[in-house]
Amino acid sequence: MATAVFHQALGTAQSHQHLQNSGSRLEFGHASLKLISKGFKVDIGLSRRGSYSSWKKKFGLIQASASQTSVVQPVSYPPNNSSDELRKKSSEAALILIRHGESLWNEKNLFTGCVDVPLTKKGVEEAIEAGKRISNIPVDMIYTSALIRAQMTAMLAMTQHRRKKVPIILHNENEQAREWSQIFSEDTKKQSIPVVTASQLNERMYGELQGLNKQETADRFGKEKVHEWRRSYDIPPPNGESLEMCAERAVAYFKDHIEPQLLSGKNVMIAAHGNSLRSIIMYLDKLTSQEVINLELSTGIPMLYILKGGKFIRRGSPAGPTEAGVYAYTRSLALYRQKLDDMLR
Ligand SMILES: O=C(O)[C@H](O)COP(=O)(O)O
Repeated sequence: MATAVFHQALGTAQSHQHLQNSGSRLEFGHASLKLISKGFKVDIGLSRRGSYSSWKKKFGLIQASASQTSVVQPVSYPPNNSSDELRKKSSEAALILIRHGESLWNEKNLFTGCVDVPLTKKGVEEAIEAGKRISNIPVDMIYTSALIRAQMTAMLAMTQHRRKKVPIILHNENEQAREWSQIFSEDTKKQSIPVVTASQLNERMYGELQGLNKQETADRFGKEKVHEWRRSYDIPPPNGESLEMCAERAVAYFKDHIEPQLLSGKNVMIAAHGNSLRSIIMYLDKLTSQEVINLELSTGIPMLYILKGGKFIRRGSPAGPTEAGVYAYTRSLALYRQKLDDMLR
């Protein structure tokens, strides 16, 4: 399947340009994601207990839409297929979300937004550690933002993958870039993973806060005001994007470009940012605008979702390459791991 995936994705890509609320709180702790709700608490981060499965929510219909401007082969479905039929037909696929590792401006506590800052040494290590955790999970396609910290994270993570396929960034910025980055060996293509970069997955644009120190800004404008800029849903920082505005573009991109790939059975990794990923998680987990404002993502901790029967099911964070972890009880993931074991024995 992975082979077909790459052919479809890269082959065409070369020719296209183309929770603290009233009842519950969701937070990513340092190494975990917690849902703290009236009456129960579930740790689905590093926990190997698997108790998160009790926290399955009902998900609504997922409408696949294929955009003609995608750099990757749009996945099209028979037009008269209903969403229900689509959901039943779609095979299982893994979706990995990773917030980039620590950047040089995270380290300095500066508002970063769309400023293109690289990872620190710690960020590099976080990305490698994240890669170890997902080293047994199939990855057919990678999406990153247009920013180097997300791209570094994706690339460094993939150095740890047991399948040893080579992630290759697709260059579709102009005809020459497409022409000059062609691959002429089918075998080599099969051993590669297309990496699509999209500015829609960029961090929220922080406006006039970009480059300012977070603590100094809080001292100057007041803690409450700065908290409102950072964590309200629909109040933008001065001349910047609110989370709602960021969600509009990030979720639209997810629905138009990434979800169709998942529905067609491709396993996808997204390396992006605190706020673009919060937006996508809001969509996947059907969080309210109240719930999403309390969702915090740690740098470099991968989150795993399984798309099955048209529903996204959060599986938590894979524990590590040597332990089965929470993902092992997905049959197809366990089989994939078994295949890797056999292949690399
Ligand atoms: O852009 C930034 O400064 C951070 O990556 C995200 O910042 P936040 O936690 O203030 O939203």
